[in-house]
Amino acid sequence: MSTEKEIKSSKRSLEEAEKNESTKKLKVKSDKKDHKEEKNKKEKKEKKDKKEKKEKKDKKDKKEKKEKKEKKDKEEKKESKSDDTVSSEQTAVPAAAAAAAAPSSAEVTKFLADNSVKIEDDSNSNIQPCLSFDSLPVESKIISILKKFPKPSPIQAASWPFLLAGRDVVGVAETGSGKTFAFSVPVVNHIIQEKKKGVRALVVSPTRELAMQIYDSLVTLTNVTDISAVCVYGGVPKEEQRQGLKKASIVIATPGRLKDLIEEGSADLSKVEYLVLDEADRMLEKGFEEDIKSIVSNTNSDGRQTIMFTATWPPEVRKLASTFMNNAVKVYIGERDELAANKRITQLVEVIDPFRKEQRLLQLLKEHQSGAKKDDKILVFALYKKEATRVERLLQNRGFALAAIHGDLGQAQRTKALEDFKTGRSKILLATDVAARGLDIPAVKVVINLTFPLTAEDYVHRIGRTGRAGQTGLAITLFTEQEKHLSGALINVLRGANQPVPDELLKFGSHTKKKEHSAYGAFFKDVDSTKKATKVKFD
Ligand SMILES: Nc1ncnc2c1ncn2[C@@H]1O[C@H](COP(=O)(O)OP(=O)(O)OP(=O)(O)O)[C@@H](O)[C@H]1O
Repeated sequence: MSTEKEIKSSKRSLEEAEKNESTKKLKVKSDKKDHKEEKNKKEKKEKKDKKEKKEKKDKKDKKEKKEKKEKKDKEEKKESKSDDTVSSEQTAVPAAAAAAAAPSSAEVTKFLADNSVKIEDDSNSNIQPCLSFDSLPVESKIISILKKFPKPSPIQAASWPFLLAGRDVVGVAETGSGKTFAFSVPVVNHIIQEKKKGVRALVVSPTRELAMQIYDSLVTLTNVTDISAVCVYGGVPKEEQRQGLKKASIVIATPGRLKDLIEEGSADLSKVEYLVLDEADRMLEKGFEEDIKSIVSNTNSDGRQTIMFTATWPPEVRKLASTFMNNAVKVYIGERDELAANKRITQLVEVIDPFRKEQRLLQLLKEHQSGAKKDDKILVFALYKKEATRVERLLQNRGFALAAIHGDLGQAQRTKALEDFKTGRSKILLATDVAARGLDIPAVKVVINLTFPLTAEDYVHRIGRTGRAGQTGLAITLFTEQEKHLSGALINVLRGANQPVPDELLKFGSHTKKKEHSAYGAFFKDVDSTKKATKVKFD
């Protein structure tokens, strides 16, 4: 019995031992499993951490790289803009040579005084004018084009160094004083050196004809480089302009067509570094202000250099101009606050009965195109397109061979008329204010204002079609009682240019009315809805 008991007991102990063993095994197994899971978990976490760390590092590296590149680009741009560091191999007027040719301080003082140059520069950067082409630190190819002129004109001499140093500039100088090259030369020079793709410079002009003329001027500079320019303006098909925009570095444009091309996605201005508003006061007047704001918003506001040139700079537009600019330098040649006409133009004003104006025009044309003067070019301004059309017919009936340019004509007719007048095929051009600003027509001897324009500024621009580039000229203005509200402003312009003021004009009063119709301005306002009806009847 006892043996059986012992056997049973040892069997039980054996079973217990086995059970313990198996529990132990199970436990070990489970511990092992837990351990493995933990390990996996740990590895996974480590992997994740590592990945996140790497991503963070990559991001940081990328950011640093980008910042470094931007800094480098900025520095390079700054360097290329700095007038004394333009020393690339291609620059045949190296900084050293340009510095050697730099004017003495006595020469600078004389230049500033002789030309009534006023420079307003809040940064006090002490940038000196550049009085000869030899002291201009730009590409030799550009200098070779400029050397057809004896020396820089005052506005060029005073504004080039600031523009080359990358500053925003407002340049105000009389009509016909070389403002187009004043802004074009630095822009083309920068673009040659940058060699980047895309539209880098945008020049905006108020009229199609002026846009084309600026393009022609710029092309004389870009022709000696591999830079491409395109002119975009209304009244002609868009396709050629779209193609041109694909490869152009410089765009010259009128606002309406440019806005169209931006909206349809054909014009990308995001890389524009140079924005030029030619005839800037006109571009900032009501009729264009919204277009300009919208165009400017498409350019890169950070790195953009903004440049405004004009012959007239009324206080009304100065504040708006400053919103587009960054600490701009103002360069004035001549008057700063007075509306000033070119002093080489003789201004004659005849106060006349409105009914007699056209008769008087016929006399004047005969008088100024007879004998030795028979081939002289005369530009006649009417105010509205209906008036222009009527007078065109009148002159044709009287046997005058003339060209006409106004808003009633198609673009092809306008372009042909201007071309005929430029080349001298037509000796008379009858125009509305579409031709008042900027047009550089060789050898216009006389400007006749058949009807006074809507503003004294427009008067200054109109008469500025003669007496260009140092020449003299004659402007004859028929002034009637209907314009007497402008007599004060006209008297000021006459006095400012040392011109005689007729007593009949003085009788209208010399009080100057504030400019009232910025909404009209000079261009494309060939509508006569606001003109008071006259009782004159014409066939
Ligand atoms: N340095 C210079 N010396 C002499 N003539 C020059 C010089 N630079 C430009 N010109 C010439 O002067 C003429 C007038 O220049 P431009 O048309 O640029 O005048 P502007 O000041 O823009 O006139 P506006 O106010 O009427 O627009 C042009 O025929 C141009 O070739």
